[in-house]
Amino acid sequence: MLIDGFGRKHDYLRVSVTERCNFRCQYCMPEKPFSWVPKENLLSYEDLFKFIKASIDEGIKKVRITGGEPLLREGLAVFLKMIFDYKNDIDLALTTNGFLLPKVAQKLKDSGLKRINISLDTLNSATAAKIAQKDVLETVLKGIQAAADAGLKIKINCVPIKGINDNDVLDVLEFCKSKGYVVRFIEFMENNHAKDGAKGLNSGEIIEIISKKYSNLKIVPRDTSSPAQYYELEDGFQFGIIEPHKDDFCAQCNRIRLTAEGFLIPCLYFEDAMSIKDAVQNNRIEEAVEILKKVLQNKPEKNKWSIKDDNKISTRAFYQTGG
Ligand SMILES: Nc1nc2c(ncn2[C@@H]2O[C@H](COP(=O)(O)OP(=O)(O)OP(=O)(O)O)[C@@H](O)[C@H]2O)c(=O)[nH]1
Ligand SMILES: C[S@@+](CC[C@H](N)C(=O)[O-])C[C@H]1O[C@@H](n2cnc3c(N)ncnc32)[C@H](O)[C@@H]1O
Ligand code: SF4
Ligand code: SF4
Repeated sequence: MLIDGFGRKHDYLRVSVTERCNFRCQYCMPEKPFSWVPKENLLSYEDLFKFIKASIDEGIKKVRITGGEPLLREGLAVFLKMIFDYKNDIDLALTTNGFLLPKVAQKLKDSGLKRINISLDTLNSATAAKIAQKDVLETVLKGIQAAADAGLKIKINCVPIKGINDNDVLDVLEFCKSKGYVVRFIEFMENNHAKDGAKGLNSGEIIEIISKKYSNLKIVPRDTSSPAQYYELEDGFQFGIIEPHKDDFCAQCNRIRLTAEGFLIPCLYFEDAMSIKDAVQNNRIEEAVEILKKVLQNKPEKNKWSIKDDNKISTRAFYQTGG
C-alpha cells in the first residue's frame, strides 16, 4: 500500500502522456509555446507501462491518462490496452478536451477505457473560441456524443472564468442534466502560465448562479476519493464543485502524478518532482518504486491556493502536470 508522510493512502495515478496541446486555453497555456519538450525526451509507452505495472502492484487502483492533450500522442489506444490487459479491473480513465474524440472514441472504448472526463466551458461558440483560442465547440460536442455512443461513462469539467464564461454555468449544467452527464465546476487555480489577470468564480459564486434557478440545493455527503463536493437539485440531479481554495481540500488527497518526461509530482501546486526516467529506462523498477515512496514521504500536506497572496502564485504548469 502506498501511504504518504501524512498517512494518506494513495491509490490513484495520473499519467500525462504529452504536454502538447491543440488548444490554448486562457486558464492553462494561453501563450503559444515557446518550445515543446523534444519527443525523444519523453518516456516511451513501454517505459511508462513498466512504472504503471509496478505502481498497480503497490496498490494503485485507478489510472487516469491526461496531458496536455493526450489524444495528440500517437498509439494511445495501444497503450490503454497494455494497461487494461495487465489488470482489467483497474479504473482506467482519460481526461481530454474532446476535439479528437469523434474519430477515436470507439477505439478507446475497445481498448479498455472505462471513463472519460471532457472539458466543456461553454455552449457558446464564440466564447469557446475565446477560451481555447480556436474554433472548437462544434467538434468538441461531436466528440462528447461519440464518447456517449461508444458507451463510455462521461464527466464534464468546466472552469468558470469571470467576464468570460461566468454566464455559461447554467447552460453547461442544463446541457449535462439533459444528457445525463456528471458535471463538475472547477475553481480556477492561479498559476503563472495562465493569462495574466484571469480570475475564476469561487464555489460560493457558482452556487449563487445555480441557486437563482434551482433553490434548495442539498449538500451530498462527501465521497473522500473524489476532489469534488457534490450538490443535489430537487429533481435529484447532482453536480460537483472542485474547490482547491478550501483549506481542508487536500486532507483526503489520494493521487500522485507522472509526467511524460518521467517526473513524479506529489502535488499540483508545488514544483517538487523526482525523475524515474533513468531507473525505468534501465529496468531498475525497484529503484523507481523506491523513488515513488520517497516522493510520497515528502509530499506536502496541502496546497497554497487557499492563501490569498497574489505574490505567491504557483509556478507549476497544468499542461505539463496533467491537471
Ligand atoms: N488541486 C487539485 N485539483 C485537482 C485534483 N484532482 C483533480 N483536480 C482538478 O480537477 C481537474 C479535473 O480532474 P480530472 O482529470 O477530471 O480527474 P478527477 O477529478 O480525478 O476525475 P474522477 O476520477 O472522475 O473523479 C484537474 O485537472 C484539476 O483541475 C487534485 O488532486 N488537486
Ligand atoms: C490540463 S487539462 C489536460 C487534459 C485535457 N487537455 C483537457 O483539457 O481536458 C486537465 C484539466 O485541467 C483543467 N485546468 C487547466 N488549467 C486549469 C487551471 N488553471 N485551474 C483549474 N483547472 C484547470 C482543465 O479544465 C481540464 O479539465
Ligand atoms: S486545459 Fe487542456 S485543452 Fe486547454 S490548453 Fe490546457 S491542456 Fe490544452
Ligand atoms: S492540491 Fe496537492 S495535496 Fe491538495 S489535493 Fe491537489 S494534489 Fe493533493
